[in-house]
Amino acid sequence: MDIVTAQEMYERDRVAMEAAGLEGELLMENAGRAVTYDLLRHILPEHKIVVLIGAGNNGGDGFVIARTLLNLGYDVEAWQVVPDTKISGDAEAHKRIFQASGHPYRRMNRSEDLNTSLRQADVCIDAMLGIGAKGRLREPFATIVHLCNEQSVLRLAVDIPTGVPADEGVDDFDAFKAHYTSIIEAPKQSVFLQQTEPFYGKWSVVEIGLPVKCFANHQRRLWEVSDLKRTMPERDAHSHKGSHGKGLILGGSRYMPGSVSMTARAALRSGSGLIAIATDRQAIPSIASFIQEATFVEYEEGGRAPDLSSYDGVAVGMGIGREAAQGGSDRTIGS
Ligand SMILES: NC(=O)C1=CN([C@@H]2O[C@H](COP(=O)(O)OP(=O)(O)OC[C@H]3O[C@@H](n4cnc5c(N)ncnc54)[C@H](O)[C@@H]3O)[C@@H](O)[C@H]2O)[C@@H](O)CC1
Ligand SMILES: [K+]
Repeated sequence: MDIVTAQEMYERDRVAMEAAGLEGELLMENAGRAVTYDLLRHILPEHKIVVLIGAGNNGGDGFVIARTLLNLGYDVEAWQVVPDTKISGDAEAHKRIFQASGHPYRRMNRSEDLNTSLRQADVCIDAMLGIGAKGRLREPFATIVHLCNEQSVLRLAVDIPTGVPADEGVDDFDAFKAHYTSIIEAPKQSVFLQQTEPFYGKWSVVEIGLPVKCFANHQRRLWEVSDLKRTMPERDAHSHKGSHGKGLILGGSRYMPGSVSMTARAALRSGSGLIAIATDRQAIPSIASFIQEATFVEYEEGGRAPDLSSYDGVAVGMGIGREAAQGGSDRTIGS
């Protein structure tokens, strides 16, 4: 699964529209419907739902979601939280379809009115801002986000929780704290970052019809169990440890034998055939009692590293100590 920046996501939308001829309105319809059916896994038929609709295309998704839920018979209040003049393009087109379908919406003038609605709701769907959010939230979004986070409603976000930056490198933000986020087409970088990840809650990705083959060369990917299964080499029934790669782990020292032991165990578990550990002579007994399959090569701190030519892969440094790490070993290996 690809991981994208906001710019890369816009580029994908552009390719879909220009190269593949998918209209923006159609993509928005696809996005809104895909997200609705994903969110329905968390919504009960008796739930009262508030959909919060902002100014941009994320808000446009909100109109599609509100319409789809109303068509399905759910109890929905659609709240447009920005003035009419702020809604344009594909979002305005979907607002017209929403109205033409006979559905009412409320326009937020005072946050107190919205708060009354939120207090009676079971579920709040955030379609206020998406990947177009820049900088700290301005009003009315800052107040609304605060109100939502205070209420004991189930908070579901569309594509990205309002206020969360899509890309890495932004620490100063406040945002909707989602219990669950339905992400459109590809997870954004912030899904995986320490300071932003908690705002997403649990998440899944929905597909909206972008021509994925056009993006085949993307370099930033989430490596999933399915990728692991796909790429792990098949083992022949008659193969032996010599058939599955020979690795050297250079590290560990008398007082720090643990990390090199764990590295060796991980290497063996991941499928390496033969693992040799080059380490301080005095560390060998404690490592050997933890990891029985490895062989050992004596290595003196600051000394020459072993000959690497007979290994398929080398890991260097864990528990080696500062002096050795900065001293002769890396120079020897590099030469
Ligand atoms: N073709 C497309 O581009 C598609 C986009 N989709 C949706 O569109 C979203 C991106 O749409 P947009 O580019 O319109 O961006 P947004 O919907 O994220 O919002 C843009 C609006 O937010 C305002 N804004 C930005 N930062 C703000 C801040 N800090 N405080 C208050 N207001 C702020 C801007 O003035 C602008 O009016 C995606 O996240 C996704 O939900 C989907 O509909 C699928 C197709
Ligand atoms: K959102």
